[in-house]
Amino acid sequence: MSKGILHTESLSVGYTAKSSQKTVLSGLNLDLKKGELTCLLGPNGSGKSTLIRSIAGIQKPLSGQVDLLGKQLSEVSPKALAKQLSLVLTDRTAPGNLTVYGLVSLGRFPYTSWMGSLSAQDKSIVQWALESTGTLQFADRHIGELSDGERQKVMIARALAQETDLIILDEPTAHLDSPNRIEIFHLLRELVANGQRAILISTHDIETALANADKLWLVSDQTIHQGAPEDLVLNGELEKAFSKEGLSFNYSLGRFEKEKAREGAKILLQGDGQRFHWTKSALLRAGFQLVTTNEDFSVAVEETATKTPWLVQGEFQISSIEHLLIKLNQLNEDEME
Ligand SMILES: Nc1ncnc2c1ncn2[C@@H]1O[C@H](COP(=O)(O)OP(=O)(O)OP(=O)(O)O)[C@@H](O)[C@H]1O
Repeated sequence: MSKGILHTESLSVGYTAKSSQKTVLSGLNLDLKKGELTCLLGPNGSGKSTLIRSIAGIQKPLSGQVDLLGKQLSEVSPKALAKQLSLVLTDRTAPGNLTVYGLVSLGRFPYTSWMGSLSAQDKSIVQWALESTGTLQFADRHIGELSDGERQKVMIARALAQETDLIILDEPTAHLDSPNRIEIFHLLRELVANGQRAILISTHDIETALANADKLWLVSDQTIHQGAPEDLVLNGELEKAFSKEGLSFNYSLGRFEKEKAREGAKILLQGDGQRFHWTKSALLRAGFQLVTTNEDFSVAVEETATKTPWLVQGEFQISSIEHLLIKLNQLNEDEME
């Protein structure tokens, strides 16, 4: 069986006012597959929320088509749609006096009778959704009493209880600190791992997306480039998408950096391992250039040594990165005098 869940064909999304039309994104031929976590990345205002609303059936596309499980989205009934697609939005509109259990139970709405009473099967699915997201321990608490990270996990549990083939999340990590962001991404990875669903998540967190996504949907030039994160790094599309003035992508460290106004001294850095990686990061931040021949200064990094792991110019033994930077700046100043 094909693992494709969602496909768009020549899709254009945007807004129509009385006399004008505003196209936000166009030429979109996109796919989501079961077992894959796809991250939608793009600068502020580039159209991520507009696209999410359009493929979730909340906003009418300007033109083109969205197919969900082989059927045109516009022809899927709201009830059938609720069994195929669940949406997690960032807004904090969940009523604070509802318990976690109560909110996650709402995910069962496409399956329950009009009175909303839960069958034994519904209850076991709610239990499973709470367990899978690590939220069972606070199932009796009120939503209003949760931290941002806890609430976000509960919103994911609600989407999970809806038992859909596709879960779409619009910036679920926006208000979270780094450990919570990483935890949410790990949870999402676990939820796609069994191949039973596809997840699309929009985020501003480029580094976590690069580390966790199976595919990226990258907004650039009013369209979307789709591919494995590493391919989009290597073909330059990622840098292009975020190429604001003075911002460049550091390909060896995998992060964006402000371009240095002037290039610093040229350093031949030798070694490997973790200490080498963090030394490289510090030297680049401080504005030094890393080169492959000994032009200005050499730094050798010893991964295993404890007291003085850095050796500058083959003679100065250094005990920390802070002192390494001081030493290199001193040598550089001496050289320039
Ligand atoms: N209701 C609307 N009517 C007209 N234009 C809109 C409307 N909502 C958003 N836009 C415009 O559409 C463009 C895309 O906005 P959208 O919110 O989709 O971007 P985004 O990538 O989600 O942004 P952010 O990262 O800041 O959340 C922006 O230029 C925005 O001003």
